[in-house]
Amino acid sequence: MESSDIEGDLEEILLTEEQIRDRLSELSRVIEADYAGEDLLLVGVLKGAVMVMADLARELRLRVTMDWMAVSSYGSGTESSGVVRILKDLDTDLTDRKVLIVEDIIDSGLTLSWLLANLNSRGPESVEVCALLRKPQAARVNVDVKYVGFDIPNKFVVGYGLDYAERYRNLRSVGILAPHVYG
Ligand SMILES: O=P(O)(O)OC[C@H]1O[C@H](OP(=O)(O)OP(=O)(O)O)[C@H](O)[C@@H]1O
Ligand code: HPA
Ligand SMILES: [Mg+2]
Repeated sequence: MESSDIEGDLEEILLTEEQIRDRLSELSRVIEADYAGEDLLLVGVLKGAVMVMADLARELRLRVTMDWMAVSSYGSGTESSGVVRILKDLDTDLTDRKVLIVEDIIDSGLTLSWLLANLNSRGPESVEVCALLRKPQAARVNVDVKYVGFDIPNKFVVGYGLDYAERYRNLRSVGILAPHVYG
């Protein structure tokens, strides 16, 4: 296997670079309308949301600030442990702030439901969520997500920030890993 041919490790490409870009552009227009004239704080959830955050933030014609949190519930596996740990907290005081959490994926929903409770306890004016991907069939808790890019099947996906054992985050598309990669 050529180490540069990471797309060759995919069984199927679910979303191309263009589809992702077009959808983020559509979502940005809605977010701009909803936050017109407001000072919005984007909270990116490391590491998976790095690509969504970078592209969404540049697409938004709004005055935004950006901060990051790192939480982890997956480790190196493909199933959520359900236990969320803060690896890096925000530098920003959320009091009276309008906050938009930026996520790559909502899978079981456990990470996000924990994050929403955590950030809402810090006195913000509002906390909403923008997630590129959501797996409706994998939901273990219901979370209210205002901006969703795509609903996808209940399969483990990689690319555009999403990893398998820390790899594939730099793929430009989102795809399903081929079985031989797991073996
Ligand atoms: O809805 P859930 O089942 O909770 O899964 C979603 C979360 O899992 C992934 O993060 P992960 O813990 O793998 O960290 P990473 O972003 O550094 O890969 C992903 O980026 C979401 O934050
Ligand atoms: O399908 C996924 N792929 C990669 N990371 C993830 N974290 C939650 N779900 C996923
Ligand atoms: Mg991960």
